[in-house]
Amino acid sequence: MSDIEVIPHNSFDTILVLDNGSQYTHLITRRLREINVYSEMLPCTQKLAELTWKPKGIILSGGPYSVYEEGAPHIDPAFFELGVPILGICYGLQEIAHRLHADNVVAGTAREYGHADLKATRFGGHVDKLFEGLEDSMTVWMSHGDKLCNLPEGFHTIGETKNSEYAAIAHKSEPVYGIQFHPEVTHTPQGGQLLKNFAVGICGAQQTWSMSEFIGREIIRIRNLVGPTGQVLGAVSGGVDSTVAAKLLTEAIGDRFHAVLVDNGCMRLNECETVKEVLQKQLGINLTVVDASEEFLNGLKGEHDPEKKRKFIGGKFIDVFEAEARKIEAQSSGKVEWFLQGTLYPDVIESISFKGPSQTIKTHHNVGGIAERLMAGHGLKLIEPLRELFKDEVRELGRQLNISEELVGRHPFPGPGLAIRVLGEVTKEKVDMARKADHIFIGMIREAGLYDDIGQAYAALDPSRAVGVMGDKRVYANIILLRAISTKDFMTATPYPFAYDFLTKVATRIVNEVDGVCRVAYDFTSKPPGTIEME
Ligand SMILES: Nc1ncnc2c1ncn2[C@@H]1O[C@H](COP(=O)(O)OP(=O)(O)OP(=O)(O)O)[C@@H](O)[C@H]1O
Ligand SMILES: O=c1[nH]c(=O)c2[nH+]cn([C@@H]3O[C@H](COP(=O)(O)O)[C@@H](O)[C@H]3O)c2[nH]1
Ligand SMILES: NC(=O)CC[C@H](N)C(=O)O
Ligand SMILES: [Mg+2]
Repeated sequence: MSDIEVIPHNSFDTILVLDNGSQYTHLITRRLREINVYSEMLPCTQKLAELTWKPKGIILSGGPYSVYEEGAPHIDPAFFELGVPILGICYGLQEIAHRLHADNVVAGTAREYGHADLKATRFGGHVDKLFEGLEDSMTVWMSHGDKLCNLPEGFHTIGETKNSEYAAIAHKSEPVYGIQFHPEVTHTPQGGQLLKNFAVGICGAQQTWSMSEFIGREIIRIRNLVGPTGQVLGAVSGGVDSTVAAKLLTEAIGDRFHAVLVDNGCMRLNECETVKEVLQKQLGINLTVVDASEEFLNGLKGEHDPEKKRKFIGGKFIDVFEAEARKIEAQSSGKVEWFLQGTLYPDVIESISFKGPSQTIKTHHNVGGIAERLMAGHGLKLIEPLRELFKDEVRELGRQLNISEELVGRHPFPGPGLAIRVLGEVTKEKVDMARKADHIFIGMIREAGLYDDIGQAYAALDPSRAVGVMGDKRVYANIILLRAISTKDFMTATPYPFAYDFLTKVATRIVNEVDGVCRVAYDFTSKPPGTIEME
């Protein structure tokens, strides 16, 4: 297979989703991949002439604008001439109607958010294909203020609700469909089947997208990219994303992949030993552990500000990596030309989305731009084998690569580690306290069988001391904060509803076993307004 052939949209039938800025656009892509149809998302500003591949069909997503307002985004008309089936969802439907006549879409008198009952009408022939196999009346989920006030010329009405006369339309002779409701959300129970009807039944996309197919192709792509002698460097944390990416690189090029785990002095209890054991021994990854804990802890002395702490840690990570790149070059036969990064599709979507990147609340991810500096300083090129995948797809990929369920299901752990879980200035003693408390808390969560039910859990240290009495003696000691959250995507979260009894037992053990701690508190804050980490 050539390099071109292994790129997913060149080798799988692909449904293109054009994003008009909806909150749910990525879900359309997810739903299609779940039924083994490959799908990619691009912003609604995409020009057909600049697209290097031909989609099997096109879905126009919802969006926050009104099609008739000035500055509202409009799809490149060339997509309508391409001759492939088109499905417009909400704003997408309104866009289809509006381009045929500007009077077709108006502000509705009643906004419609939530459930609606849709009645389908059948006409015979291709217009029935969207609702094929579905009941004539179905529950759908709506979220709109505008509506179609006329049936666009050349279309049939194939579905209506009480509030939307033209809730679903189909062109009489061409494969162009529009629906006012959202099939991609779970609140539309038959939405998955409807998307399948479009992608498979109408577009004729083959359901061949699967993780094992992906692995085989990705390995070939990496080998082609790196060539027979190229060396690749990768920052590996023991977290899910970097471990899966590292295993894939190992399968592709063996020891020419050099994984580096940095001990920043703020790792969890036994973290580096465990990661070394699992990655090196069990997964056969060529791993070097660099103990830079003193450098990190010394540099953090006297620093109280969360963002300055993050910036320092990010910068230090890069220094360690640059030094490591030089060492590898001195030892190995070739120049290090590539850098592995575990970027996921949500990061890609965020950077290309029509909504634009979201505001920076914290300096996150990929530890302060390691890749950027290595690319600029050393001329390294990026390899991002996971950039087409969602987190649960990465987990599935991990399973197929024989990575243990325990590792694949791990809670995320931030690059700066315990340094952002010790409030204010970081010292070794404080990190030790947070680390011990965290070990007890996570251990008890596991024993209680709650680990997989929780999105992320940890113990943090608040060094503003409180008074306590222990063994009849007055103590003046630190406070441990416990945090555990439920979340789907880590963008929003709610505190995990532990039983009172469980928290009491955790508190007792922590106060008894962690020197320097006399109180334990549980954080009940949701995100927003809180964040998941303390700093
Ligand atoms: N201690 C570390 N040593 C080397 N690289 C690290 C370390 N911590 C973080 N990184 C790098 O920063 C990246 C971003 O970290 P992030 O926590 O988002 O991902 P992850 O650790 O791979 O997965 P997870 O989200 O499950 O923790 C990692 O993929 C890894 O490349
Ligand atoms: O690699 C990382 N480097 C960081 O600096 C960082 N800060 C937060 N996180 C993780 O991101 C998710 C959301 O965290 P917040 O609600 O605190 O922003 C949670 O999963 C956090 O653990 C980080 N990951
Ligand atoms: N969810 C949507 O796509 C909404 C489209 C448009 N903004 C409306 O209110 O009707
Ligand atoms: Mg991590």
